[in-house]
Amino acid sequence: MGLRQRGLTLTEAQLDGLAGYLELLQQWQRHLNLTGLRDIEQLVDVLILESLDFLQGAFLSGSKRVLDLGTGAGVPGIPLAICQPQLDMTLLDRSQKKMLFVRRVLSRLQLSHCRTEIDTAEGLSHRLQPASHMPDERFDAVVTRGVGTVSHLLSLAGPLLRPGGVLLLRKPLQTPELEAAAPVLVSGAWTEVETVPLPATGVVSWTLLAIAKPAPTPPLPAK
Ligand SMILES: C[S@@+](CC[C@H](N)C(=O)[O-])C[C@H]1O[C@@H](n2cnc3c(N)ncnc32)[C@H](O)[C@@H]1O
Repeated sequence: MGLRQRGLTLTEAQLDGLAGYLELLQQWQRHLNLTGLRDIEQLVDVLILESLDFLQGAFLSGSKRVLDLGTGAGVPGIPLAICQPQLDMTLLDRSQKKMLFVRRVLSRLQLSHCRTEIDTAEGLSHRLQPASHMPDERFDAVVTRGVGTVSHLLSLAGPLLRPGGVLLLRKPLQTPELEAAAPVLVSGAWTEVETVPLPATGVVSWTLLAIAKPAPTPPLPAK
């Protein structure tokens, strides 16, 4: 299934979870038109394996609070939540129709560590702006696929990430979008761009871009 190529080993329960997700997707496809992909090989390659590419580079290790921005039918958030159950995953989309399907999947597959938000990224940012007396409820990582250019995603994800958080994007290697985003990337709002090579699909080579938001300066040690 391309898992070995990615250095991933899944349990029987995780493989069953992924198969269950694809089954529900195929059942609901007729009513909701969730994806343009029809044959099972494409569904596995594009919806499952490309989602699991976000695990490369270990940016999502541990019990991170993760947002899937514009999850659509649950990609990449649902496959990630199945394969990395310690993640605290929030799936966000402005489409009520798609989120109805996502909620059905979470309940059928008992993914109780996932939450859903029917809203725009802008609306959620507004609600999560930290107040000084409240805990910071923003995210350690934002993952997103098929939503927009690097520049657009920087502006959407910035207010949703806590300081030290990271935006993860799967993009073609040497995407011109990075150059177009250069003015924002050097503005001080973002600290670094790491690139992790991913398995090629056809003739296109892919990379996982990890773009970090500055962490607050750690307090000085007491004298
Ligand atoms: C092309 S689909 C990609 C869906 C999924 N991530 C995938 O890879 O199959 C883009 C999705 O992003 C959602 N979307 C776009 N802009 C958004 C925003 N500002 N806030 C919330 N959802 C957004 C759309 O409703 C749509 O479901």
